[in-house]
Amino acid sequence: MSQDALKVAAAEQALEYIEEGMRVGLGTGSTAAKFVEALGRKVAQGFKVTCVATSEVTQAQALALGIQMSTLDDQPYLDITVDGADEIDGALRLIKGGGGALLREKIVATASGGMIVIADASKQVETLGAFPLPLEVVPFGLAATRNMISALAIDVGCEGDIRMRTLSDGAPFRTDSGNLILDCHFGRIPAPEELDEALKLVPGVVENGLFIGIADLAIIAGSDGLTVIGAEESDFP
Ligand SMILES: O=C[C@H](O)[C@H](O)[C@H](O)COP(=O)(O)O
Repeated sequence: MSQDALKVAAAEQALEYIEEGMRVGLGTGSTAAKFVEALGRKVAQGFKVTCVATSEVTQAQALALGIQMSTLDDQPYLDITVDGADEIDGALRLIKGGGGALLREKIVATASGGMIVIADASKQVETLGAFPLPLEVVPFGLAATRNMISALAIDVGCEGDIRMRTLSDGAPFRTDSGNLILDCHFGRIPAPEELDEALKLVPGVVENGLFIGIADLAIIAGSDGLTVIGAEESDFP
């Protein structure tokens, strides 16, 4: 099975958890896009949900599919969010933000009664950190912010690489909120909770890509089938 087909399989399984009338947070990235596509097909058959997007890209995709969209200002509480991840460990701790949407993703997931993560098996890890941890930082005081990050008392010091829009145009990537992304190559993050707490104390860091205690369920598609980590279907969300 191709990686694309695995993403579709996880996305379609997540659709089973969506009930008519739910308020649904829509994630960002190639896997979340498969879920939005699948939901769009269901909506085209008359299924009714109200959704909130975690990025402008997802908003545009969902609107094009005829999905009814709202905002967290109109719907400050959502029933469920379905999103992808860059890494997932056995305790449902995640690294997210490979597409730069981590801030809105964390706001939307935290405003939801439950979060389902969908991924292909390549995202499953023993220890987080091989994927560089994205941090959303304000442009003001960038050099000072990077100094503070590299001074954090964690095993591997790292000031973070400024994410560029493309490799060639020399312009930094900007998030939907106008901020920058620093990609931090920690290699291994054996104590994600500690790193999360430490990063929260750096004033220029708006948010970091560690999602701890947020995801309730992960649907992981591998060539040998689907694996579900987390709450049982019967008591979720
Ligand atoms: O900012 C982007 C998100 O956190 C994505 O959900 C994450 O990067 C996974 O993306 P993909 O499904 O494309 O691997």
